[in-house]
Amino acid sequence: MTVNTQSVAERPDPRAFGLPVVEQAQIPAELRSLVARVHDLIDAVANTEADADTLAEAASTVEGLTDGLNVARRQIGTMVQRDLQSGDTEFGTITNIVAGDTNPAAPPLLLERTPEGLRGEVTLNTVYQGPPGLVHGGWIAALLDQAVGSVSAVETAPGLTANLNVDYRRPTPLFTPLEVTSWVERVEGRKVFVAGRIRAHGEVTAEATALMIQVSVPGTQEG
Ligand SMILES: CCCCCCCCCCCCCCCC(=O)SCCNC(=O)CCNC(=O)[C@H](O)C(C)(C)COP(=O)(O)OP(=O)(O)OC[C@H]1O[C@@H](n2cnc3c(N)ncnc32)[C@H](O)[C@@H]1OP(=O)(O)O
Repeated sequence: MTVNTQSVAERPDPRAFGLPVVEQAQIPAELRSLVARVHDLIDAVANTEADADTLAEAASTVEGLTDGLNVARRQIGTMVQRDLQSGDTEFGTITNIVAGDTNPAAPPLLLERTPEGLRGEVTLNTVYQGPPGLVHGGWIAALLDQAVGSVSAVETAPGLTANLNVDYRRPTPLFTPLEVTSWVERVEGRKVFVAGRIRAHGEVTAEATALMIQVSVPGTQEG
């Protein structure tokens, strides 16, 4: 395995792209609480069989809440800076659909560094359902895309997915802890070849290989 051992300090900082950065610890507890409650709300709405009056009242309440929150919105592209247990720093978009801290639709998938790459666990409910009782294939790809993109960013440099191949080996169940792992296979210039896997009950349900292309940074030789 050939891995670019660029130190954290040398990795590009989103501020160099003019993107606002929020440190994870600065996200207000009240916002975290709201995100968790709306996450549960999405599940409740997706599954409710409440009567018409209850539904109408809920719709009106939610509309009012939405108007209240929209008075102050973040800039698109706002990043969150996470300090991993390993001591590494990771950047991600704060509303990332898979892992974003402020996105109530995100499961979220939280990844930590391991000697091999990254590892995380996530349990998905019916919001992520495709076939009955099973995770939607697009979401399986999304989990794997996030895992391989993050490992490329943490171990080499941030990039965009140029190619993602997913093999669906077994149905991936809802309401079951899923272990998601990813690792860098090799680096060739800006091309980072990465791979990832999802396991349920220790059995591989899906695996992916991907090609990430490192993004250039303004003001550097590559930029
Ligand atoms: C610092 C601030 C930001 C911080 C950030 C933090 C992020 C923290 C992690 C977040 C994790 C998110 C994980 C989700 C990740 C997505 O969801 S990314 C979104 C989906 N992907 C996209 O939208 C990408 C769309 N595609 C593109 O923009 C362009 O095609 C690319 C990928 C940037 C490449 O374009 P390019 O830079 O012009 O490069 P290009 O010269 O075409 O190709 C470079 C090399 O790659 C090869 N190549 C390109 N495409 C392919 C392909 N599909 N197949 C095979 N080879 C290919 C070329 O042949 C070439 O090879 P060589 O000739 O050098 O040998």
